[in-house]
Amino acid sequence: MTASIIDGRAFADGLGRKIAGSIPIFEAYAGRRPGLAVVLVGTDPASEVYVRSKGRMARKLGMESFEYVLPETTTQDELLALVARLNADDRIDGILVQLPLPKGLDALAVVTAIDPAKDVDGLHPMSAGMLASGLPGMVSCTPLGCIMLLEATLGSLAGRDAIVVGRSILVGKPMAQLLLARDCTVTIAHSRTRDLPGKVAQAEIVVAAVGAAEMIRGEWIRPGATVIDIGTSRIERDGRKTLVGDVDFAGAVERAGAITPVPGGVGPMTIMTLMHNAVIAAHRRVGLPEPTWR
Ligand SMILES: Nc1nc2c(c(=O)[nH]1)N[C@@H](CN(C=O)c1ccc(C(=O)N[C@@H](CCC(=O)O)C(=O)O)cc1)CN2
Repeated sequence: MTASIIDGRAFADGLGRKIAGSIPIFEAYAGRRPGLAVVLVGTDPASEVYVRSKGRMARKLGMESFEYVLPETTTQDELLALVARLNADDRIDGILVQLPLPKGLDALAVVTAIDPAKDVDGLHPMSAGMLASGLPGMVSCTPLGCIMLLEATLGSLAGRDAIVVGRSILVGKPMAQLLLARDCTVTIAHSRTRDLPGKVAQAEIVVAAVGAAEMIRGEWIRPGATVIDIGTSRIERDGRKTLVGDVDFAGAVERAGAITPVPGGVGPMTIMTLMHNAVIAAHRRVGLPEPTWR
């Protein structure tokens, strides 16, 4: 079997067009455009690229983008003071602090300082609690994008056996909650899991979020399974730098029913679901009914 390729870029483009179409309606009602603030601390090259892409995409869709680039030497108090200012700024509907933060800064304390109504990254403990309670809060961007791709590929997810490999608050935990909310039977695997190959082999849905290049081997994949690869690692292959995921794509594509590529799978959805969340947050803040774009 050769898997069909889940085209995250095309899906994200389609979602972007729908989001852009909703902005004039918001503007006519609120007298302003939805505002997204993105904060970068330090000079991590990948983070710089992601933050630039977020600002560019927000502007392209017709939103107002507020970008803050702070030096590596920024203190916790300075960062918290900026978050407090953004919380109080009425033009700003969503706040995202790019992760990872430089050493010495406490990311959990920073995301907890964000007004939950503006938590477009879904990382505030209140957002996580609402997701776990089945309440309509903000959902972390990457897991939300994965769920959209899974539902577009499989339709209903109810009753399916799923494994999430990874338990971070950014991806693994919210991903497992989203699958559970759709009546999947969910296994969460992590670095201490015994017999990972055997557990992956039982799953109809595999979500790989471990951050280790090609760790999930193709021969582990159950024939016909749907594989969602969240990893992005730069490795050297045949003397060239290559971007790969957490899944051994060449092996998995021969067994899976459908699979996301890296690049071009989950990554573009992470940016677009941020736009989605920012516009949803804007609607909630001004009391306008939320659009549904799926
Ligand atoms: N506060 C947050 N920090 C981070 C998040 C997040 O959701 N919130 N996610 C990641 C990084 N990230 C967005 O911030 C991100 C990662 C990857 C991509 C992407 O489009 N990847 C491309 C490949 C790009 C390349 O060549 O490097 C792809 O997969 O096609 C977008 C966003 C960590 N931090």
